[in-house]
Amino acid sequence: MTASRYILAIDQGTTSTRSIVFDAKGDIAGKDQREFAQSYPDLGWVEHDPETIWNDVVATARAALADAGVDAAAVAAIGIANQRETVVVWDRRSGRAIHPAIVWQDRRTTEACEALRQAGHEPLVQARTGLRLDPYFSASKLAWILDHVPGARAEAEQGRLAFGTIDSFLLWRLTGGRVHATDATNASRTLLFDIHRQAWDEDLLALFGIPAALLPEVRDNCADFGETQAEILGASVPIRGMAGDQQAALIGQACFSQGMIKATYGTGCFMLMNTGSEAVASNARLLTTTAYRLDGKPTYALEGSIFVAGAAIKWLRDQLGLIVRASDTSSLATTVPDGHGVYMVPAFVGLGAPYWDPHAKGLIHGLTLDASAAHIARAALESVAFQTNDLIEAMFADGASRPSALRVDGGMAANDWLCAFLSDIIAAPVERPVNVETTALGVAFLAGLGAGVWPSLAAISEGWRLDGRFEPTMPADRRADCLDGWNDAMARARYRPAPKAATRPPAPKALQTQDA
Ligand SMILES: Nc1ncnc2c1ncn2[C@@H]1O[C@H](COP(=O)(O)OP(=O)(O)O)[C@@H](O)[C@H]1O
Ligand SMILES: O=P(O)(O)OC[C@H](O)CO
Repeated sequence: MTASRYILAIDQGTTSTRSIVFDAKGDIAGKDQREFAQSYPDLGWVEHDPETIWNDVVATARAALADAGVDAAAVAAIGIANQRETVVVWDRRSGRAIHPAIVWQDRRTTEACEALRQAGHEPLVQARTGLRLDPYFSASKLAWILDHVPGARAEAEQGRLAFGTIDSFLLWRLTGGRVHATDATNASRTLLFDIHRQAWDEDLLALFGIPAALLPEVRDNCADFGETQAEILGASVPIRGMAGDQQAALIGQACFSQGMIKATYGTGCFMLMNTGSEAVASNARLLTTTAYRLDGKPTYALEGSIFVAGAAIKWLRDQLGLIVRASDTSSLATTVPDGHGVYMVPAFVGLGAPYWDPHAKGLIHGLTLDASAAHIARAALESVAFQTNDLIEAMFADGASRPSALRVDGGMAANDWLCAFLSDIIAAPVERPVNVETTALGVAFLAGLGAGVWPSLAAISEGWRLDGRFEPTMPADRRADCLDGWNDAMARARYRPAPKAATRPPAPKALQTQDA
C-alpha cells in the first residue's frame, strides 16, 4: 500500500456507529463513534431510525478523517461492515425509508415463522439457506413491512421500493441512489438466498411473498460497489469492500484456515468457525453461512448466534442503574468471591443458538437476602461465558474436543475478568488480539484488497498480533458445579406452553362448588 493512502472503515453496529481510518500498515490513524437510541415500540419489538443511522455514518466518517488529519482524496477505498439481518425498505425515488428499520433482535414475526414451520417448510429453508425458520432473519420482517405499510406491496411489485440490510441502504445513500447492491455474507442472512448456488431463491421468495423487484444485486465481498458522492466527504471515494459485521470480524481475526474460530462480544455474541469450501450442516442447531466470497468462490462457516451479551451489561446500566460504565462490571464482580448461586439467563429477546426459543424470557435465579448488586453484575458477565460454552458444546458435538484457542474481540473483550472466566468455563485458551476493532479491520482489509492495495489475505494473518492469552485455571469439579447451576437456570427460562384446558387436572371439590 502506498504510504499516502488510507482506508476508511464504517462499522454500523446494533448500538453504535463507528468510523475508523486505517493507515498503510493497518494501524488506526483516526476514529469516531456514536451510540444511538434503540426503540422498543411494543413487546418484543426493536426498531432503529434509518435517518439517524445515516446521519451518524456521515458524521463519524467526517470526524474520523478529521481525527486522522486525512483528506477524503487520500482515501484509497471505503469498506462497510454492518449489523446483519436488520431490514430497511425505502422508496427508490426519494431514498427515504417507508418504515423504521426492523432490527435483528425483533420478535414480532414469531407466529408467522411458527406457522411456516408447522406447514412443514423448515427442511427446504434449512437446505437452501443454512438457517432456521426464526424471526431473527430478514425475510419475515420484510414480509411484515409489505403487509403492514399501506400500499407497500403494490409499490414493491411495481419496482418502486428497494429492500436492503443496513449495508445496502448505506450504499444506496453513499452513491446517491446509483447502486443497489449487497454482498454475499449479508444476502446469506436474509432467508431468501441459496448459499450453495449463491443466488436469490425463487421458491423462498414465493414462500415469504417477496417480490424479486425489491432485491439488491449480490456481489463478492471485495468488489466494485461504486463511488461516494463527492459532497458527502469532500471527494468521491470508491467503495471496495462490504461484509456483515460478524464475517468482517472473522476476517479481521485472520481465521482463514479450516477449524479456526472467533467470537465477537458486542450487543450479542457470534461465534464463527471457518469450514473452508464445504457448507457443513450442523446436527446441533448451529447455522451454516457464507464466511466470505472472493473471486466468486464462497468460503463457509458454522455459526452460533447468542442474542444478548453486551446488551445484558447495557441493561444493568440503562434499566437498573446498577453501574455507570460497562467496564464497572469487572471491578464489581471481583468484590465477591464467587457467584453465590446467582445466575442470569439474559433471554431478553428469546434465545438463539443452540436453543432457538423465541418465547423464552430473561430471568435472575438463585437470589437470597444476602445477594448483592455485585452478584447480579457478576451473573450478567458469567452468562456470556456460559452461553459461549453452550455454543462450543454444539460445535464440538462429540462432547470431548475443545478448540485449541478461541479468538475474541468486540467491546466486551476488553474486560479481562470476563476473558479469564470465559477461558475457565470453556476449558480452552482465549486469545485477544491487540486490535479488538476486528470488524472494522476486517472490512478495511476487504476494501484494501478490493482496491488492490493489499496483495492477499495472507497480509492480514501476518499483521495479527496477540495482546493477551487467558488459560483455564478453574478446577474441574468447580466448573462442573457452575455448569450445573447454569443448566438449571436455563431450563427455568425456557418456554413451556401452559397445559391445554382439556388436560388440566380437575379443580379441587371446594372450588368447583364455589364456582357453581
Ligand atoms: N469493559 C466492558 N465490560 C463489559 N461489557 C462491555 C465493556 N465494554 C463494552 N461492553 C459492552 O459491549 C457492548 C458494546 O460493544 P460493541 O462491540 O461496540 O457493540 P455493537 O457493535 O453491537 O454495538 C455494549 O453492549 C457494552 O455494554
Ligand atoms: O451489532 P453486533 O456487533 O452485536 O452484531 C449484530 C449481528 O450482526 C446480528 O446478527
